[in-house]
Amino acid sequence: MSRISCDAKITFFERFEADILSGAKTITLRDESESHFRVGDRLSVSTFETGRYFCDIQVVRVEAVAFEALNSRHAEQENMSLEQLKAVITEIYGEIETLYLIEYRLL
Ligand SMILES: CC(=O)Nc1ccn([C@@H]2O[C@H](CO)[C@@H](O)[C@H]2O)c(=O)n1
Repeated sequence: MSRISCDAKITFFERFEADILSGAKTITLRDESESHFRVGDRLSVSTFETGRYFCDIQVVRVEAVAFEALNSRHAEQENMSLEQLKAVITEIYGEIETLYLIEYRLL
């Protein structure tokens, strides 16, 4: 647990926990319902499946990105290939035009 309290919470699918904790995954791409995070926000992170807390992160960048504009740099920051990343997003959100990139650092 961080010594400084968090502003809010965010969840991730359990299968990404190891990549987040190792620093291999440094961004997440969300839909409009999760576009409200602001640079500097400290977020308590737990699993979507069971709500188990696993770390705190701090938001370092938030920006809109079109699905069509996703590139290999985004994929690298997700620790995936671009094909995998697009498939994951489509699996989670269906057809989506605008995503919100949230870059974070581990606290
Ligand atoms: C659990 C929950 O509420 N929602 C989401 C939504 C997205 N993601 C991850 O963000 C990236 C692009 O969408 C990929 O790595 C996704 O798996 C996630 O882990 N959890």
